[in-house]
Amino acid sequence: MTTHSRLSQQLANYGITPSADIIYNPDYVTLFTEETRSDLTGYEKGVVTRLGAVAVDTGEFTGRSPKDKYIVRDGTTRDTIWWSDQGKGKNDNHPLSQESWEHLKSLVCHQLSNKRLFIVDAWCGANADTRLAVRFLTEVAWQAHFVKNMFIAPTASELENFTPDFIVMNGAKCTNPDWQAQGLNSENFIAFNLTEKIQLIGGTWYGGEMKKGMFSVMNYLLPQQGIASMHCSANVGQAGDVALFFGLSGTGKTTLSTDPDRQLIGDDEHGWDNDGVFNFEGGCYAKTIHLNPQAEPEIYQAIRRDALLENVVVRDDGSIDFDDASKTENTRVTYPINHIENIVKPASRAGHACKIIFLTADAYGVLPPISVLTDEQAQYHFLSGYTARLAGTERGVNEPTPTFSACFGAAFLSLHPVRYAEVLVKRMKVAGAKAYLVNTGWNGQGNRISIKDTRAIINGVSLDIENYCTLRRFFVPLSYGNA
Ligand SMILES: Nc1ncnc2c1ncn2[C@@H]1O[C@H](COP(=O)(O)OP(=O)(O)O)[C@@H](O)[C@H]1O
Ligand SMILES: C=C(OP(=O)(O)O)C(=O)O
Ligand SMILES: [Mn+2]
Repeated sequence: MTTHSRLSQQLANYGITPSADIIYNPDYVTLFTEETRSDLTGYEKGVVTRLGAVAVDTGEFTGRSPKDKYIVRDGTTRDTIWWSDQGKGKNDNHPLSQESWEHLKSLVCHQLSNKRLFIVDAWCGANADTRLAVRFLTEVAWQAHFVKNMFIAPTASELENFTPDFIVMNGAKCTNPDWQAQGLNSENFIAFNLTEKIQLIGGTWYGGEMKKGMFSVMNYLLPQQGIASMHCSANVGQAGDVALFFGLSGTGKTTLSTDPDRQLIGDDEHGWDNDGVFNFEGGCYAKTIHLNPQAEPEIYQAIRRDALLENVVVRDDGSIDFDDASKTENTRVTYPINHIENIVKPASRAGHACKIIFLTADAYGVLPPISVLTDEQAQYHFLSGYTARLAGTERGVNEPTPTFSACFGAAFLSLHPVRYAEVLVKRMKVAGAKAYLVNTGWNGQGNRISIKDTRAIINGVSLDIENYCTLRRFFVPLSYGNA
């Protein structure tokens, strides 16, 4: 059977009427040609920038839309999911009925029927024992590029026997006109069915929904197997010392884990099992607002051919105005992890973590730049997750807003926060890991601590200086607090 007829049959099984035009796991040249085609209009159209990367706009949605996120409540999920309408604590796991799911699925299947489709098969998880085989379906070339950059590319032989564990049907161009009658939040939806193992997207074009969507699925599956699933970046020093940086969006996971002196494991989502720490992803998703090539040279140079920029302002001459937030504060770039020079190879995994850094962007400037935590304090801070939501990543958040985000990633927790704390604490104890709280936020007078100062503080931790007196020398030259 040819690849095309095999894929057509599979699409028909999903409920999608296949067209003759299926573009399977396109290489970069194909993606580039497709996303810059002159006949494309609107949000489908990419422009080539001077840095060589293509830039796109993601449309009305320039960040995630947690209020439009749903999970089907059925026999699989009823007693496992941390539901928004049960127990204590606010979260975004809104229940969806089987009936509404069928309706949303028919909308997306109809949208993707008889269309020229991109199909991308990729891994989520650098550990072969627990990775998910994910199939992405989309009509939009740059969305295929987004997931190719962000997920792990299978080898040619892995692709031959690739059987999807999970399918993401991106119907960004369709919306749900019946949302009110169904008691939903809006015509837009990001819906998960953990029995059928399908994610549906409608209305929003934001690529982050696919990336964080699969993170939510890993967050559902791994802790139930005793494996930590964490909203953190990770890197490893020359001595094999693995550091994890937990933090809500914009607190510095990507910026601080990208360090010329330490090998990058990953910038956002990791698991921690008996063998050590492993990345879920194959790429990075860096913020580019006010990107300064001097402060963040590795990220700046990663913006080249094969990187994909989102919502940046491109001048007529193809240069980029990284300071222009007119489309959103949440301007972004995706790039395959190998755009960063100093990375762990061949797979993004390393040993057990010994340093756990909780990044908190304190909007009030109350927290000190660094605190060394006892085990009990570490558990308290992990569960309470005091930080700020920064502008742009979520709809409706336009300035740093203090928040308590359990596990520094409440929006992505599928299970109750305590489940994540239990597995993390167990792993930390076995590894003898130490925890620190690092404030990357503001000093109460509108000034944010500089990247340079935060790096110096973190390097202090890397030198294993636990004594506050020794750390004090880092406090003296700080611009933080003296402004
Ligand atoms: N002291 C600091 N530490 C880390 N990032 C900082 C600091 N000051 C400013 N920033 C900026 O804050 C943003 C941090 O974003 P990023 O690292 O992408 O966060 P995350 O990966 O946690 O979402 C970047 O735009 C970075 O330039
Ligand atoms: C992409 C996101 O987060 P982060 O900035 O942590 O990568 C997000 O929250 O949608
Ligand atoms: Mn990040």
